Amino acid sequence: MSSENASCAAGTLYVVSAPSGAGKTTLCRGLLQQFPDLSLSVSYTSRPSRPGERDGHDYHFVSAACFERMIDEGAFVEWARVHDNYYGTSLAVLRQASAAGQDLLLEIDVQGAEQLRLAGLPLVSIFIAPPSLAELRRRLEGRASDSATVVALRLENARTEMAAAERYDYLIVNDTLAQAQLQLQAIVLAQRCRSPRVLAQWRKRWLQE
Ligand SMILES: Nc1ncnc2c1ncn2[C@@H]1O[C@H](COP(=O)(O)OP(=O)(O)OP(=O)(O)O)[C@@H](O)[C@H]1O
Ligand SMILES: Nc1nc2c(ncn2[C@@H]2O[C@H](COP(=O)(O)O)[C@@H](O)[C@H]2O)c(=O)[nH]1
Repeated sequence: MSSENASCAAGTLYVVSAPSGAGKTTLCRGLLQQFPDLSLSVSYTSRPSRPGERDGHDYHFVSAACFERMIDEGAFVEWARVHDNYYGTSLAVLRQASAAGQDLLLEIDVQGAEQLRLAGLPLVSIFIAPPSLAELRRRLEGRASDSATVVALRLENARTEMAAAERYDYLIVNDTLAQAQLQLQAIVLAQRCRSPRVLAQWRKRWLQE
């Protein structure tokens, strides 16, 4: 589903995907500071936490067995195996945000984004690309959060993930961080000016006068 019908009084669902290391988390953190009323969906994962990551803040860290139980219980609106681990978005969080008219930000991989499209959910999708594969390697190695084997797997997977870029509404090449941050901010600002959303808010005020 495209941004054409994603903006309404019910809140907007922003889906951000990128190959690992392209800078998605850095940019999304910046965006959350720029828009304090935008809320982040904290995913569930079976990946071990990295140093500095907090349970319930960066992810809900669960065992693979627990994640599989949650799949059976229908707890996820989408889930995927990414780089050999499970990741999924809570259906309850999505429903709560939708009921509250809250804008929600999902940082998910390309398989998860595709599941949401196939489910027919209205969303604004944004793909973050690295300027080059060499720079992606530098960022992954520079972050120093993953073993050499994990970095190699993520770089290998980046090739197929990049092929999905054409299915997104927006593409940001994260070369200079400040420029990419500005582009991401501009997408949200433009989305918030879309006529159905503004009309709904304006009518509410108009009727109250
Ligand atoms: N424009 C940029 N220029 C240089 N370094 C950057 C830029 N954007 C992000 N980085 C750095 O690249 C590294 C990877 O960024 P980040 O962790 O945000 O990537 P990610 O896409 O969220 O990766 P993952 O999916 O593995 O979590 C970090 O060390 C970050 O500081
Ligand atoms: N399909 C989903 N993918 C997710 C979700 N949460 C995160 N991710 C993606 O996984 C990879 C790896 O993340 P990392 O934190 O281990 O580096 C990355 O592409 C994330 O976007 C999710 O809920 N569903």
